[in-house]
This record gives sequence, C-alpha cells and structure tokens, in this order.
Amino acid sequence: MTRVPPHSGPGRRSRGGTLTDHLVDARVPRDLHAFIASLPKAELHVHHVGSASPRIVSELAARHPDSKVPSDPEALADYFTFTDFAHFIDVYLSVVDLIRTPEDVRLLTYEVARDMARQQVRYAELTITPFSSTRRGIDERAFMDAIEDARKAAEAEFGTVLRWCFDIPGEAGLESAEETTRLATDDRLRPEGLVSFGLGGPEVGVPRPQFRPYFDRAIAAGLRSVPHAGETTGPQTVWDALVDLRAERIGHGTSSAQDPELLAHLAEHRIALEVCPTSNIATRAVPTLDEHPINEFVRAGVLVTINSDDPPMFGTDLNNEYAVAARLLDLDERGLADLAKNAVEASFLDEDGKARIRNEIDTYTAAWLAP
Ligand SMILES: Nc1ncnc2c1ncn2[C@@H]1O[C@H](CCC(=O)c2cccc(C(=O)O)c2)[C@@H](O)[C@H]1O
Ligand SMILES: [Zn+2]
Repeated sequence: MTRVPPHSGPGRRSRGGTLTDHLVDARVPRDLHAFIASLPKAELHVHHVGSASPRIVSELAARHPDSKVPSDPEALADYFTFTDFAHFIDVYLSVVDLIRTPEDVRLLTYEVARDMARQQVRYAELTITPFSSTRRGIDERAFMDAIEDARKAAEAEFGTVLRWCFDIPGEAGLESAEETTRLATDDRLRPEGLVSFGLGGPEVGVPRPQFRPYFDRAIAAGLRSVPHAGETTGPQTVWDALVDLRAERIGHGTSSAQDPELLAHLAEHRIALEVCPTSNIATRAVPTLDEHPINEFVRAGVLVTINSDDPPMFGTDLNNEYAVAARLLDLDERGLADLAKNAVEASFLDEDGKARIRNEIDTYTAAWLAP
C-alpha cells in the first residue's frame, strides 16, 4: 500500500489557482498549512455525492448532456454558488442525477477516497443517501456491491479506511425513511462498512420526531445515530435529535450556540458537533466566518470536530477547513493536532484503530515541533 503524497488543494482551476485559493487565508502562516497538509486526520461529516470532484462531475456531465450541470470546470465553480440552502439542495440533486450506473457509483467512491488520501485522511465516515440512487433506478444490490468494492480497493491501495453512514433525505418524507431503514437493516443488503444512520436535507418543515421509529430500528440493528440538526433551524431541532433520535453526534448543530443549556448538555455527555465552517457560509446558514459560533462551542467545552461536508461544492477541502479552524480558534500545531484527535475520539472506529491514528498524530506533531 502506497501513501498518497499530500498536495496543496483539491484541484487546479484553469487560471492556475486552486479551488480553495480564494479561501486559503493568508492570516494562517504558510507553515501551518504545511503542517495541516501532512497531519493524519479522520473525517466524520462528508457526503458521497457532495464530494464528487470537479473532474468527476465534469466527466459525468459530459456523459449526460441532458443534465443542467455544466461540464466545463470553470462554469462548474460558478454553478456551485448558492443563494440559500434550498438552492444548494437543488444543485446537489442535479449532481445526484448524474450518478446513473453502478460503475458511476464505484468510480465516484474510489475517487473520493483518493482525494481523502491525498489529504492524509486515515479514516472517514462517508454519508451516502442510497434512497436517492435506488429511486433513480440503480439496482440496490449493485449499489451496495459498488460502494463496498471501492471501499476495499481504497483501503488496500491508499490505506484510507472508509465506513458508511446511510442517511434519510428528510424532505423526501417517510417513504424515503422506510426505504433507507430497509436498506440499512436487511442483513441480505446492508454493506459490511455500514456503521451509522443519519438524516439530511432541509430541516425547515421537516421535524425530527417523525423519524423516531426508523432510528429506533436502525439503532436496534446496531447502527449509530448521527442526524443533521441545527444547521438551518434553531436549537430545538438539536434537542429533538438528541431526545427522539438518540443522536450520538450532531451534524452541524450550529444553532446550539443559542442555548447555553444545550451547550452544557453536549459538553457533559461528550456529544460531538460535526462542524463544517465553509459549508455554513456557502449555504448561507451562517453569514460570515467571523460570525461562526465555533468559539462558543469550544468555550463551552463541547467536543468539536472539523469536517468539509461537500468540499468541491463549497470550493474547499478538509485541509482548508482545518486552516479556517486554526484562524477562528487561533490554534497552533498542538491545537490542530487536538482537533484531529477529537475526530478520532468521536468516530465509531474500534479502539485499536483509534489508538493507531492517535499515535500517528502525536508522533507526527512531535517530529514537526522537534528543534
Ligand atoms: N449540508 C447539508 N445539509 C443537509 N443535507 C446535505 C448537506 N450536504 C449534503 N446533503 C445531502 O443532501 C441530501 C438532500 C436530498 C434531499 O433533500 C432530497 C429531497 C427530496 C427528494 C430527494 C431525492 O433523492 O429524491 C432528495 C441529503 O440526503 C444529504 O445527505
Ligand atoms: Zn452534511
């Protein structure tokens, strides 16, 4: 197995910069960017289709000219500019429509793993929405085989360990909840890599409690509960995710900062927030990075993890999200290493696997700081 060398960003724009140039913050010292690039990491909140690189999306758009997704990378960057969250979901679904065959699924999954390996991601829990693919005609058995084939190839070739989170696209209603639960709990179908069960899509008009019976079935089948909550709605949505869906982690949880009692509860019970800073700006969930509540989370003692959500769509990658966190939290190398270890702690990897990555992080950081 060969380690994929770190590289500076997710790809090169035709005008010579990288997709994240406009986000790489000059206020973060260059050597911190270098430290981050080779820092071993774990990622807990990142979406399958949302991670399709511009190259993959362009290639698939060229195969399907009937799609409204541009095949030109330059036009694609403009296409991935959103006026609000609903607009983001529309664009997201237009990319979902490009994934039409099991081979598309396998290619996408393998290439996402390659991009992660380039950023020294040792372990990732990738959120997949199987309902969105099976309802568009991809055979369920072929879908599972495609993601498992890519997962095993990526681990063998890149050393990146992938696990799956299957999530319900909440706005698609209880039909999608039933289908997602069936795919996640039927022993003849559920893939070996499946570890958790989530809930994504718009939160407005999609109350969490209605999904309790489905999360009960998923948890009874041994899956861990990790719904999105508090991304575009208030702290009550986070409370509902904790109480009704028995969430062990919260996707985003941005509005938790509005409720000191909720922050104290999250901290006391070590319920991690899967924070995705640039996502929150790109979807307009938070107006500007300087207004992001990540500092409130840290001050309250909440277990904060850093994630990229849908990196190419948001013109970022995981390394850049760590650089954003370094600036917002004023972190040095040790602070960044602690962030990386938070994600390891909050992951559903077994204890041996956690110890292995934690040791890698500590060894790397010590070597970096050695005089
Ligand atoms: N930041 C995010 N916050 C929330 N979700 C996010 C985020 N990023 C990515 N997602 C993904 O977007 C999907 C949305 C899919 C969806 O809403 C929908 C609605 C109606 C029909 C269908 C369909 O497939 O027929 C799908 C979710 O499954 C989720 O995994
Ligand atoms: Zn998400």
